[in-house]
Amino acid sequence: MSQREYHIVVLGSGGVGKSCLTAQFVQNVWIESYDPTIEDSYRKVIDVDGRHVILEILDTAGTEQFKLYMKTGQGFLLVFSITSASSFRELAELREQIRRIKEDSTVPMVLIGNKSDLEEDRAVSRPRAFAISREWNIPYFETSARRRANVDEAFVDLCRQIIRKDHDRACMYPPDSLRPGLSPSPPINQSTKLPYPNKTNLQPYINMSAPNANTPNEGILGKTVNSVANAANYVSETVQGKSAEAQKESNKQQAKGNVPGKDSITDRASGAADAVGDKLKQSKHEGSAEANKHSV
Ligand SMILES: Nc1nc2c(ncn2[C@@H]2O[C@H](COP(=O)(O)OP(=O)(O)OP(=O)(O)O)[C@@H](O)[C@H]2O)c(=O)[nH]1
Repeated sequence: MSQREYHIVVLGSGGVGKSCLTAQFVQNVWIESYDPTIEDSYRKVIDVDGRHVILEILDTAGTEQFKLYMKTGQGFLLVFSITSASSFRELAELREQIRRIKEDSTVPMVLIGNKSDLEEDRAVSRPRAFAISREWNIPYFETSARRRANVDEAFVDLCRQIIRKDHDRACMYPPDSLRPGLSPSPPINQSTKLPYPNKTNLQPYINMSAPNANTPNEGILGKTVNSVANAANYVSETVQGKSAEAQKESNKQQAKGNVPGKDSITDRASGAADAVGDKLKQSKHEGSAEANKHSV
């Protein structure tokens, strides 16, 4: 069976739960503490409707410039917190940027209202979120990373959209339809690498249990998606390991431009790259620990 590789980008304001959602989807773990992301990438293999799909998931920083991600990403999770009206409002601009940069008005996207377990603190009503999702013509899911509610559904819906678009595109541009002199668009499944950290540092796959297919479906608000079963066909995932905390913090500070004498764009980029490596390594460590805990 052929394996296609798709690039997913998780976008949204800082603190809305992008990392927690990604960690739940990829590693099946809950992260309580808040450690602002610089940039993390994850790899996961799943079956979607019988198709073997490799996902590269980029968890972005809430304050980052997203242009590069937007160019190479094929599907986008637009995440806000239901407890933060500003995080909801900020998505409109992000969506516009994606459409502008990709010069495409039908980019696969999913709107996610996260932290649905905090109903008492809700600041964005369901009808309001629904209205926007209808206006944007994309599905809306209310998720709780904490309770692992609707997490698989949202990711798998996005995968379906990407696969559909890939398929439509392949039909529109079959290989033999290209005439000499025409430069072909790159096949979607071989898209340019995202600005991910050095993959040569990637650890081997860690085999973990399938996502919890028995989690009650708490208020799936978009279309009904029979994706839990698909997600349960999940095969494996990779995350990367941990490095020294002090070095990690120093890399982060450098990336943020807080280290005197190391605050040029190049220094910051280098700090960011190192910090990304640190963070990824940490994820693996935590993932392994959690997996071990579960297997006891
Ligand atoms: N109650 C609740 N808290 C959540 C949920 N998801 C995330 N959080 C908490 O919200 C905080 C921020 O979560 P992150 O996943 O780090 O947020 P983020 O969007 O990745 O933040 P940045 O890295 O700054 O962009 C953490 O303290 C999480 O524990 C959720 O579904 N429910």
